[in-house]
Amino acid sequence: MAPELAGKMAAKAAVAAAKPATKAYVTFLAGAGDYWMGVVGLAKGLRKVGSAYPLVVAVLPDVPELHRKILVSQGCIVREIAPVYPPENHTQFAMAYYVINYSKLRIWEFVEYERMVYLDADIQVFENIDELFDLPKGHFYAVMDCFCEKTWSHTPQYQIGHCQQCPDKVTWPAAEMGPPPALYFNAGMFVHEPSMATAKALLDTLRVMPTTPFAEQDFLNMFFKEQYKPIPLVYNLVLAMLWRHPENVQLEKVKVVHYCAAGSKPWRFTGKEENMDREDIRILVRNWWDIYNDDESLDFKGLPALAADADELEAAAKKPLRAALAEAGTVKYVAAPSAA
Ligand SMILES: O=c1ccn([C@@H]2O[C@H](COP(=O)(O)OP(=O)(O)O[C@H]3O[C@H](CO)[C@H](O)[C@H](O)[C@H]3O)[C@@H](O)[C@H]2O)c(=O)[nH]1
Ligand SMILES: O[C@H]1[C@H](O)[C@@H](O)[C@H](O)[C@@H](O)[C@H]1O
Ligand SMILES: [Mn+2]
Repeated sequence: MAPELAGKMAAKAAVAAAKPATKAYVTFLAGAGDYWMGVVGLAKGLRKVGSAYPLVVAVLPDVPELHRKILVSQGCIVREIAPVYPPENHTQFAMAYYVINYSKLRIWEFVEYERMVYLDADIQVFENIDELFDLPKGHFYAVMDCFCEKTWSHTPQYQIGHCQQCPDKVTWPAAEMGPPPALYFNAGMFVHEPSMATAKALLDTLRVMPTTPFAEQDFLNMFFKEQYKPIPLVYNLVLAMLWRHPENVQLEKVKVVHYCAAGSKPWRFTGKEENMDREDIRILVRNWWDIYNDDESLDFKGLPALAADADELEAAAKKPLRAALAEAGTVKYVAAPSAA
């Protein structure tokens, strides 16, 4: 090859390599509570499975500076978002804190990414799922939820014992209740395409919609009803599936675990709550901790060049996180959660 051409090609490759990733994982963090531990666990989990894409953390203004620094020291891209407030009405949310989850809608504004995979902070990734970024565009991908836990007691599905995970067990009584409800996804994990037009449509629609018990999860289900395509439950194992629909679960194939059942958050796990005294749950919680504690191989090595205080960051990255926080004196370690 002529040296001139080779030079040009090398220059082109360098430009391509310098281009920021257009795909990324994204999670959401609110408050000064303990969910940052979930984000650290998730960042380490994604790194352990060799994910090719970064983890963006959409943080609300109330996330303390120290927590943000810890996330940066773990290789996360921290992006502050403005809170989204739902219109006021008198809905009882299934969990009072679900109201903050409307702010998750801001991740449609991250338009420098053409494709994102959203993961709740109480999710862990045990196998590489980068293939999700290659799904055909134009759809909204997520895993179907289960209606069998008490959090669903306000719904007709729960009341008659109908669940989309086993629709033939108690069939939907269409004669009395009309057409069956549309397929419904759990919004702890989904694949979306950021777009300012969609972000605006989401916020405009939210303004005229009444709030409902599962907050933004209900809202997203309504908004993306036509585009929704279910993906296999290995991409978001809602823990209740283990005792509600064991026949649908092949645990050894599961890639993503969602510690959403009451009492299952690994960083607060006591094993005392209902359904938590199970061997499979104990193993999954231990597996989460193994990743979280694997400081040697998993802590992010390269500190960002833009770090405001490199010494502090380096110390936070090296020290066991609890010790770093306790020393900083800004966070009190109490079991009492900000939520859930
Ligand atoms: O104090 C908090 C509470 C929540 N979160 C963030 O909000 C997410 C959602 O909260 P949970 O994971 O506790 O909620 P669940 O998984 O039980 O709830 C489910 O229903 C919710 C309805 O609002 C959301 O759709 C959520 O993604 C879905 O998995 C967390 O993972 C975390 O990313 C925080 O950062 N701080
Ligand atoms: O998002 C909720 C939440 O995670 C609950 O724990 C579970 O009962 C639901 O099925 C789910 O929709
Ligand atoms: Mn969750």
